[in-house]
Amino acid sequence: MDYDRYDRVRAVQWQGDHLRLLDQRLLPREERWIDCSHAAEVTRAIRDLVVRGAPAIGIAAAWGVVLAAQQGEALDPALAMLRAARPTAVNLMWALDRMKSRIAAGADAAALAVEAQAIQDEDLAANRHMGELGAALIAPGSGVLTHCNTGSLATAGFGTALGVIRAGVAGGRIDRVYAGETRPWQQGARLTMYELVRDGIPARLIADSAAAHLMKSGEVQWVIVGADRIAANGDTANKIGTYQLAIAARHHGVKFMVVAPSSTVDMATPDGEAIEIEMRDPAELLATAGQRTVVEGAEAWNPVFDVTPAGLIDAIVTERGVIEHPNALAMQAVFGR
Ligand SMILES: CSC[C@@H](O)[C@@H](O)C(=O)COP(=O)(O)O
Repeated sequence: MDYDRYDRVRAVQWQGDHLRLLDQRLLPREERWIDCSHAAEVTRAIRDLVVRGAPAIGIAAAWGVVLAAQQGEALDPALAMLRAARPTAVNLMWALDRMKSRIAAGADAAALAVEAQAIQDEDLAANRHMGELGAALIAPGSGVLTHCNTGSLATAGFGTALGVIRAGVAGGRIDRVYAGETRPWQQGARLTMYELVRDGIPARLIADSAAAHLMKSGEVQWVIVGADRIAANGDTANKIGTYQLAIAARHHGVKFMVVAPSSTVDMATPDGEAIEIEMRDPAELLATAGQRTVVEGAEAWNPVFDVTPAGLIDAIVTERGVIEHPNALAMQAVFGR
């Protein structure tokens, strides 16, 4: 497929002595770049959602370790600081563990940069492969609904769920694309629609609360989402709201696909119960674009991920292959342990 036509955003850019990040908090209003020269700046960028999306935060953290090495900082505290930036997406810990084993093998800053670049390049290759694998599951003429942002902005490029949608549209399998707003941070409204419009892929935004009604209408045959951590039994943590989409999909006979690289699979976590769900500032719910929308004195509860049980998932697509009807045995057959 013509990747250059469909995938042109690169949100994480290594510049040799600093890391350039597209500030996703400002999109689509403004395309502003932030330069990070220290691991602490990368940590802050991950925590504050300048860079977000499970694979992208792993990649950014790997470059954060390179910066620490270039600056002559102590590497163990830098690794610990980056690791604590966000708790749910296991790609962060996975990338840091890869960097840590290179450090243990005596890698200097230049060798660490080679490893960070490999993590980034492998992610792009995985996404392109998953795009083909996932699209092959979709019957021509289908409609799809996606959630959050899983595109180039959330990864090294092309995307996970959005990669499958790109490949499915390019291959003539997907006729209709719907994206949920993804309250409260609006990754779907602000970021997924930005990527789809840039690609020239016709898509329609829906309010999150319109999803079940859309499924009932027969317009969508698949819900396609990414993941932040897939446990050993196939239970999948992803952006808050994913679980209710899976329940509604099963009720309406709509298929449910999770697309994620193997760096998102955590065989050390037995099931979804054991996944830490990030709680963020209630202020994210009480205000929109910095403007308070809820009466002063009101409180809010703001978990930003939920867990979809494996039993509600029809297919998990990774670069290692497709796992249909995931369970512990099927996961073990592909990922070992
Ligand atoms: C390829 S991205 C997959 C997930 O990371 C994505 O769906 C998601 O939940 C992102 O959450 P975010 O809070 O924006 O980092």
